[in-house]
Amino acid sequence: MSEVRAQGLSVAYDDVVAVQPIDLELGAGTMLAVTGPSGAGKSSLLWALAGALTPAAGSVHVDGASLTSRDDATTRGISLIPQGNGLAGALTAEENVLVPLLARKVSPREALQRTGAALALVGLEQSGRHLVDELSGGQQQRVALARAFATRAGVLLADESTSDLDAGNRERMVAALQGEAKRGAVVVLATHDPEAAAVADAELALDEGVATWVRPLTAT
Ligand SMILES: Nc1ncnc2c1ncn2[C@@H]1O[C@H](COP(=O)(O)OP(=O)(O)OP(=O)(O)O)[C@@H](O)[C@H]1O
Repeated sequence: MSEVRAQGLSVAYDDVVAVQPIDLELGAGTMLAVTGPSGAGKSSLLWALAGALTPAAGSVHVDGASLTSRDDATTRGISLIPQGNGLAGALTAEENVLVPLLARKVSPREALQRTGAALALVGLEQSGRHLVDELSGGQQQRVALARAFATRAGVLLADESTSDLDAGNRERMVAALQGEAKRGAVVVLATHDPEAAAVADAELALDEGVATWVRPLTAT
């Protein structure tokens, strides 16, 4: 299973520093909540950890090797669930989960089995044949989570993936994310929800890009 190390990692957009230099060491099985107000830098941190943007300074290493690109990160099992979900609206929920598995050369039989299990885990076993565009915002968030769960990622970066859910589904999805950590994945959840943050092993608060530990990681 994976471990993630960020050293002196910072993110900037021209002269706007979104994340001030930060060090993180996330061992396999760790669930970290990243909290903070809108614009605090949560998405920027997750995108940098996902190899989806080039840091202004510092580095991200996964299993000791630095990330070279988003494609490299995807190949190495780093799954980013972006805000807005990144789903293909004209495909069904099932197709959205299945296609990335087939692209990763998972056999069709296993891909179908994993797709069914992941949709069941998020409570959408009845909605697999619906077009994503015809699903509610909360259902779409659950499809995006199912898609990430089905890949059995070593690192799961979830950007406010429970923000549109009712309390029951939020609890269920946070428990599923916790289950991913118990499986051994590194899970990072950016969230405004104190209850979701409380479930994580540690909480890092960002404010104008400056990180403060609300609950620090403990050595495992
Ligand atoms: N593509 C971009 N170009 C320029 N500035 C950006 C860009 N993306 C984010 N920013 C700026 O970087 C800062 C951090 O934004 P970011 O989206 O990381 O915050 P956030 O904590 O995820 O916010 P939210 O909770 O609203 O999603 C903000 O000042 C934002 O305006």
